[in-house]
Amino acid sequence: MPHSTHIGAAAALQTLTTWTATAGRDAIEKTFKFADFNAAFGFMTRVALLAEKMDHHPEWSNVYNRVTVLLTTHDANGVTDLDLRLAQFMDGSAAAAGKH
Ligand SMILES: C[C@H](O)[C@H](O)[C@H]1CNC2=NC(N)=NC(=O)C2=N1
Repeated sequence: MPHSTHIGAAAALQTLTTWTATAGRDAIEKTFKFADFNAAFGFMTRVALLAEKMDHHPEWSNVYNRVTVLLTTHDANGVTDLDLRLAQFMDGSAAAAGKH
């Protein structure tokens, strides 16, 4: 289990202003929209490589050009610094892919 520090959804959302809190669970969510499936899957591929390196994985789904993401740390039962770091990488990666 990777070391993590619990921060909670509310604190994480102070930094992650485009994310929202999940109802009934200490987690954060965001739906990314891309130009097409190729851009969406490219984003997922870049995120997957970091997630595996971090040993910290998103709950997510993809439909065509949309990727819906939920981040929480299962081992900590809530949002940690690992979720914040992964969310910030996703925001940067989506911007580079021309999220619109
Ligand atoms: C054994 C392995 O390190 C753990 O199960 C990791 C894998 N990926 C994980 N991902 C997330 N989001 N939360 C975890 O607690 C977690 N734990």
